[in-house]
Amino acid sequence: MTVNTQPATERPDPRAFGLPVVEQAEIPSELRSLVARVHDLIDAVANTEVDGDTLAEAAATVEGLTDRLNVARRQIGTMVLRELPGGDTEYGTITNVVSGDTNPAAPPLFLDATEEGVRGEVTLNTVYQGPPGLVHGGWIAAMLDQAVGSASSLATSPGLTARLEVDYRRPTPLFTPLEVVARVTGTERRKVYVTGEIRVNGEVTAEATALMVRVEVP
Ligand SMILES: CCCCCCCCCCCCCCCC(=O)SCCNC(=O)CCNC(=O)[C@H](O)C(C)(C)COP(=O)(O)OP(=O)(O)OC[C@H]1O[C@@H](n2cnc3c(N)ncnc32)[C@H](O)[C@@H]1OP(=O)(O)O
Repeated sequence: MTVNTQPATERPDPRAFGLPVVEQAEIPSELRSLVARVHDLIDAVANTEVDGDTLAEAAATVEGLTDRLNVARRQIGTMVLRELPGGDTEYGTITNVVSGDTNPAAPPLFLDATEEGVRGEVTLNTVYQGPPGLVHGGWIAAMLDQAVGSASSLATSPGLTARLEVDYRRPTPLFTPLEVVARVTGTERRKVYVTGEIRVNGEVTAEATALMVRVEVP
């Protein structure tokens, strides 16, 4: 269906209510590299079987690094402005646990605008494991929440998830490319109805229906 899409210029600017904004292109390549290294570190720590001396040395090294990085911290709520293919733009929190550019704990799942709504691809490692070899159901819901939120925000204006229902149809595997999609199916006043799917090789493993409520920005 066709949704009343707002031009990006009419979207609320987070700076108007005190939130710092970083343009995606301004994120230093050194920070992107650090985020990727720490993402791999989390996986290594979760799976290592090295000896105690090596573990103690690693802990001391990581503690020292943490202290050095904490000397200068971002303001909570810092937003990142992303240019999407097709010329649209989107704001998101820079540490978003699913898509945040600077969050090493994020998969990360980056979603692009499509004719239908949004679409992204991601492959998850054992950090996101629930049952053996499979993605945790909470992370499946988190990725679908992100996708329906992004589809709703792009098609209308930013909102919060009021309701999210997930049907887990098939096990969702680790180490396999996942396709995540979402699209708006209807709107009513501030309510935005959205559906989303996760697919593996074209087969749906999980699907969601959601209600987003557009928020009034002060
Ligand atoms: C500019 C800078 C920002 C940019 C940013 C861009 C971000 C771009 C990417 C985003 C990607 C993020 C993706 C992650 C998205 C989350 O994870 S959001 C976090 C999780 N959700 C929350 O914390 C929400 C918590 N809940 C609330 O704050 C409030 O309940 C809500 C949802 C805002 C609604 O409260 P409200 O504004 O007072 O609205 P209210 O008048 O109660 O209801 C409005 C309508 O919705 C209906 N409704 C409300 N709740 C429900 C419900 N649970 N079931 C059914 N109907 C309901 C009401 O019946 C009413 O219907 P109508 O009367 O119009 O028919």
